[in-house]
Amino acid sequence: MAGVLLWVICPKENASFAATTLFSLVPKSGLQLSRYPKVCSRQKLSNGVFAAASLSSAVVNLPRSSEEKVYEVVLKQAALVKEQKKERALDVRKGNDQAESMTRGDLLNGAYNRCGEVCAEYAKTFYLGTLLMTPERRRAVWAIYVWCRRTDELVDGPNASYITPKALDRWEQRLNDLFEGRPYDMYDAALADTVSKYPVDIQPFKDMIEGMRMDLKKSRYKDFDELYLYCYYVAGTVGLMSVPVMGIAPESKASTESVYNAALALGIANQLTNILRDVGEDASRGRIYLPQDEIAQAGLSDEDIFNGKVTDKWRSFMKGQIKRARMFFDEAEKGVAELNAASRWPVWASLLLYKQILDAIEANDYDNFTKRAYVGKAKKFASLPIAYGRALMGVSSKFAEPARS
Ligand SMILES: CC(C)=CCC/C(C)=C/CC/C(C)=C/CC/C(C)=C/[C@@H]1[C@@H](COP(=O)(O)OP(=O)(O)O)[C@]1(C)CC/C=C(\C)CC/C=C(\C)CCC=C(C)C
Ligand SMILES: [Mn+2]
Repeated sequence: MAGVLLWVICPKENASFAATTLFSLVPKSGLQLSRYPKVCSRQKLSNGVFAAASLSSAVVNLPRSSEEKVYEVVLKQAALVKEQKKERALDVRKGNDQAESMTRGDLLNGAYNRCGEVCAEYAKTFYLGTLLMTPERRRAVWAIYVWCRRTDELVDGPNASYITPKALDRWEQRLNDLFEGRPYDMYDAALADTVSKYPVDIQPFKDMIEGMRMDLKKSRYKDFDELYLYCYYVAGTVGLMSVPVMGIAPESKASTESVYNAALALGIANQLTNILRDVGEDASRGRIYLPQDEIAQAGLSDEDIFNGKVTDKWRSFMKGQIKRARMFFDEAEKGVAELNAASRWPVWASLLLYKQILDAIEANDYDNFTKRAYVGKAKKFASLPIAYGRALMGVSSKFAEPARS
């Protein structure tokens, strides 16, 4: 097995710093690694000099964390965008008979318009935000939205109790078909057209379906690593699907990967917030998404959650969870400014609105068992001009990395 072995040699007192630095740099380095860094027990080499860390793709057999696995999808999607090498697969675009392609064009417009209507019905504020985008981008985002909504409805909607893993397999087969230009219905046709025009990879879509499978078979999460993977599946994927359509500002100096990382962070932040808002509701369905090890460390148990009593232990536990969700929002904020100007507003609007749910949980004195944290109309309304102002502010320099080609 081929591999690289990297040693950092440094004075003893810097050993743990060097190891930590390796850990944090290597997953982001873009190297195609089959294994990630491992800190070796320090070995004395000569007087006072120690090997602090080693990275080996061949020698070390470490299980990868969810963050590392997800980062590979980020790199893949970013590479696709950079290369813009997407094949245009849709048959609709190949029509040589003019009359026929006009009819298909009308059908396609109708399909996109219907996606817009669904979007307006389920997510009014977001729909309004999309009206600022160019017509091409706007309708592509609607098509993605509708596919996501339909996927979520399979496990969350009125027919959820009839959904089996087999049904999800069939949904995935439909996804494969539409990516190959064989849409099943009008909504699929709109998405098929979108993925033929924008460098959108199929992986995040498949991963969202995987998240739905996870929801069917799992009702507890051992630790944050497991929860992170679930959040990526059901929400981080949305960020990865939308950025190729929303586009990165031509003047942005940020690396494509960093923008995708921010998009991923927004999905994770939204889903963590969703989980914190819905603790009581989920518990009533026998579900606890919060990490089991952290619940235990806080001196709490599943029973406490089912009983739904707000205690000091619960408050302090929730403070930690809210803090983590805010960290993901902070990470996401750095990336919004790098998006195309017309796409920033809906993203800022959804970010600010969702983030305020965390404030609402605090305002409810952490009672997410019996009170639903929500953002009132006045606050929602006030967020829109703030979002617009931030969208106008443009590209941030916080994120500058080597310029994209
Ligand atoms: C501009 C914008 C927000 C674009 C995204 C549009 C889009 C395609 C949305 C799809 C959302 C959807 C239906 C996902 C299905 C799974 C799901 C329901 C996830 C939860 C959403 C909240 O929905 P809700 O509160 O209704 O939840 P319930 O079903 O009622 O429980 C999620 C919590 C996740 C949604 C995730 C996002 C909106 C991520 C958005 C990220 C970006 C658009 C990337 C922005 C780019 C940068 C650089 C920051
Ligand atoms: Mn849902």
